Amino acid sequence: MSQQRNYGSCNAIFSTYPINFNKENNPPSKMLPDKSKQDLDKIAMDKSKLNKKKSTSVETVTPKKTDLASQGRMNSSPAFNSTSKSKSTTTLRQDKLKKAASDDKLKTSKSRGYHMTTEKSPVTHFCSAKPPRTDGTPFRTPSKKFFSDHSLHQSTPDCFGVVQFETPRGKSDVATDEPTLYEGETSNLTVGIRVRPMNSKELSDPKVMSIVKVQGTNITVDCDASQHTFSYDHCFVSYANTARANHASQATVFNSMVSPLVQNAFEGYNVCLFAYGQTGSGKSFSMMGESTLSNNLAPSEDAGIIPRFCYDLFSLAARNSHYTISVEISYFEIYNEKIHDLLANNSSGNGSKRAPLKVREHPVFGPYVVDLSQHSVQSYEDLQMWLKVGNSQRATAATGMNEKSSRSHSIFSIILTQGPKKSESSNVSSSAESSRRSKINLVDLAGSERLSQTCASGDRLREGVSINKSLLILGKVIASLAESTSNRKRGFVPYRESVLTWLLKTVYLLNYHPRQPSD
Ligand SMILES: Nc1ncnc2c1ncn2[C@@H]1O[C@H](COP(=O)(O)OP(=O)(O)OP(=O)(O)O)[C@@H](O)[C@H]1O
Repeated sequence: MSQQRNYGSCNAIFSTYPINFNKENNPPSKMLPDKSKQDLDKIAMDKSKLNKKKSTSVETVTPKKTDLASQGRMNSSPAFNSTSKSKSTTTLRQDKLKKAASDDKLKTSKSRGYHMTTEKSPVTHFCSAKPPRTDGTPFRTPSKKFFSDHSLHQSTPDCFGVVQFETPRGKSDVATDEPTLYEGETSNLTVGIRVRPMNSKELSDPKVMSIVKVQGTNITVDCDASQHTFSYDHCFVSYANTARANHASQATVFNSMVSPLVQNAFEGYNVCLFAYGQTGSGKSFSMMGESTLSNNLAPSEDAGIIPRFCYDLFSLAARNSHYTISVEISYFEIYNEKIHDLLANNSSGNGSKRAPLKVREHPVFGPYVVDLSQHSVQSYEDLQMWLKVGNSQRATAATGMNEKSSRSHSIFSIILTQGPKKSESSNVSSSAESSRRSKINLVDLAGSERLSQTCASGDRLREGVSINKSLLILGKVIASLAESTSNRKRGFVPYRESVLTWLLKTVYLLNYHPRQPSD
């Protein structure tokens, strides 16, 4: 019997901007208007067009040498901190693997592999299942770096210190002599930071100065008397002058950091990528981009990670002649701890807003959103229309820090299912009667806010408090996981304290392994 594995990989993009954050920003001159009836009519038209097409309707640090990227208004280059970071490369030992597998609490139980068998349908392995290699080479995870105690760097943010992400594995994974990680690679968590250019308002304010310098994969924040250096897997700097050397375009970010995840998804791995950063730092720009709403056959230059990811999915699918591929999407936001489906009609018949969706926890598959709509997407063109619908329904508002600030966390999910092609003559599945399902979560978190700078009051204030609270809990959850890792004990992890962490538990945080991978 072929071995089945459950793997996942996760990327995080941290967005930032290169200025001193303590300077007060003036509130914007005008507030964004509420959604106009005209917009809603347009959305309704788009949706009815989509509904005709759909077939089912049911869910941001060891330096590399690159030039010092100096910003337009950047301070003269300060000396870098003498602190250095070394990352140890660790390979899991076989006995550890066996131990991990024998630990019932940590491993993926057999039933976590989502086996859906009906008389007619083939077996479906949820979020896992790699087919056996024909050339005899061992399986390797798509891991990038594996954090260990030795990888701790004084200036690395606490939350990404010692968290180890390992893939939950099923019983059938145990008896293998192969290493779990790519040689030389140490983790399946990759962290990148992107610095956006200063906007015209910042450039025109003499009090605003650039305080961020990037060198290779190190970033130095020079504030007042102190200087802090952080190291990441990737550091990107975008300039207003896109022709400038080392400018990180949307394509650069996607190609260096995200593109490998598309391949991983096709190999049956679960993928989660989220953008975290202060409000107005460019998370939505990185995730969605600016001209997603035009009907292009291919992503425009400004298209962000989500449309590019989907485009690559469809491109790879088109080249695949061995499997039938289905792509289903869902898109929802967590606004003030309430879940709203961004691809459903959120107003009920009588004109009032639909009740928010509930989260329930399945004993085997974990937390899920009840009644979340899922849409089958056939092409990149279809996808653009759904993105248009979803983005238009997302809660945004003007704040003192961002003219169009996301007031919610958004989660764009893709279920990629690859099934065997039916034999033309017999109408029976050609090879193994199994299909692979990978779940891809692309998360655009709402920005953390300093309420004094956002000049928030009323609804904006309530939203800001809710956003900060859920981000705080996300930090707490990651810190708990990190602590459990260092203590080599499973401690209490407050997943349920926020809807965001509860929902991400299965797709991202469950990949955590609280023990050292090797001594
Ligand atoms: N890399 C970039 N290049 C050029 N402009 C950018 C870049 N990143 C962000 N911007 C611009 O900065 C502004 C704020 O970006 P964005 O709305 O994406 O921030 P955000 O982090 O999502 O904010 P919030 O958390 O409040 O939603 C936008 O006008 C956007 O066009």
